Amino acid sequence: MKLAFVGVGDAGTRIVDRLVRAERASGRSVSDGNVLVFNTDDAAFRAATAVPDDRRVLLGDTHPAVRRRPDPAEADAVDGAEPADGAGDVDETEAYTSEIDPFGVGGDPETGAAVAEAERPEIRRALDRIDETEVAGTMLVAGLGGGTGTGVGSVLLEELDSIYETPVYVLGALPAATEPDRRALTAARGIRTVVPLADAVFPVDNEAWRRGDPVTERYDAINDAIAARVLALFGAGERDPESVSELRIDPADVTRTLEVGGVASIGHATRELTPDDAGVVTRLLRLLGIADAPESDGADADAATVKRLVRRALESTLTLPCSVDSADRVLVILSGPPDAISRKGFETGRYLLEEETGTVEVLAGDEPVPGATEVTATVVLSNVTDVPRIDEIQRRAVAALDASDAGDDGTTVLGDAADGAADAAARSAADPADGAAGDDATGDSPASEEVQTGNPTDGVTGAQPDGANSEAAAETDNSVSEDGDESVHGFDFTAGDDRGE
Ligand SMILES: Nc1nc2c(ncn2[C@@H]2O[C@H](COP(=O)(O)OP(=O)(O)OP(=O)(O)O)[C@@H](O)[C@H]2O)c(=O)[nH]1
Repeated sequence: MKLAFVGVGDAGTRIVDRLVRAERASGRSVSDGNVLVFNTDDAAFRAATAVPDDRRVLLGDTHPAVRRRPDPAEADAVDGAEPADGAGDVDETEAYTSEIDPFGVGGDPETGAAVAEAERPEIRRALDRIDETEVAGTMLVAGLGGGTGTGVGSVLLEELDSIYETPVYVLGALPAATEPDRRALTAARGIRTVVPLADAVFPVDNEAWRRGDPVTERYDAINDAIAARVLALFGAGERDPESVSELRIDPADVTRTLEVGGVASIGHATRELTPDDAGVVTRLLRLLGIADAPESDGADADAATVKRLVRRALESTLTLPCSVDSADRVLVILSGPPDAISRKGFETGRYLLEEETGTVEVLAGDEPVPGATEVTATVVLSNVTDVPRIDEIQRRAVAALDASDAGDDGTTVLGDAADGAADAAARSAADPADGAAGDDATGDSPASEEVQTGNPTDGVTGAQPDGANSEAAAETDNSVSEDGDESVHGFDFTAGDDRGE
């Protein structure tokens, strides 16, 4: 399935750059050059190697709150320069901000949204460079804890949504537990903003993937893992030259799996083939002209190999760790040499997934790769609802807001603490008690309810007169309309409401 990749912020830039390099290395062309990256700080642009210069869009040049990074050549000369006035200012004595880079929008999603609002024409011109006829969808990639990622990203998502008929997916890195509360709050708001708008969201849990190391030291490894999974999913069938298979993955199966919306998670496992592997042995025997080679023995052994591989994919570190039995739909893609995956192996893998996930909505396809020396299973769990990490991020966001209410300067989490509209919207976005309260009698986790429904009228929404959140939402909406703060309006939920109509 052909996809345009649109990266935003540092995480988005780095991950899209990695995706393009991985496309080249794997021979799977997913984007066909339809890539763009947006940022408010050019450091990640400078480090990018695969995204062409003319596909990099630096925003915020004229915005007073955007702090420009000194040119490295002049860094010594301007070291210690005062930031420009405005919301991009960062008090680096505060513990929670000390880890957030002060350049660009300095971690503030409201400034990010304001910058993007002011530069919508520029954004639209850049998006025109994506050839819609060449792609079947778009993937917006961002760090959801980022001021640029979530702030600029929310405006970009609105734009993509209004321009394209084809699906718009979001891949969003979630902040690690070691990152500042402010990142957790931004991510909570980001999740709440993008889930209703996007056709499906792939959060990537940096906490699970950092494996105990400082998260910044693991970015490259995490981005490699992301690229491998995204290409295994969307790039299946996009290899050149293609090989024929009756079980070949159909791109429509990918969109069908994801069309239930909400959040999705990917598992992935690879097995190097050895001469002992049944499919290969069978193939060799046939090549040697032993026509009566025991096919059924080979198929049984192959089925056992595939079953083990699919189980390993399910038990691997998922992009977003979750209860696999909370998935709505499941897709498995087996990739490997054509003879290594028998129909029996295929059916065994599918049966295992039906058992483990408790859903009969399991789609399956293969990607024959002539000459491959390994078999890979990629499992997509769609619309998962039991996601402890999202619950945790929402809890941290609420605690951060509460601490900010209590006047604890160290945890002031909003760009402008006096901004009631932003505060109400953020609390509504982050409050675990929100969203589930009005309509969930099942006892599902609150985050589950939020992400599960992917419903634009959920949550802030409270925009619904009888909704459980109507009070908070009314407060939000009134404040927004009274002060006419487009950035708060655009940032949080307006777009979601639009889509619901
Ligand atoms: N997986 C992954 N996560 C990243 C990467 N870079 C940053 N992140 C995470 O993404 C989140 C946002 O960080 P940035 O992308 O630097 O932020 P930004 O969107 O550029 O905007 P600012 O907050 O203004 O810096 C944080 O939680 C980071 O840990 C990356 O290369 N890979």
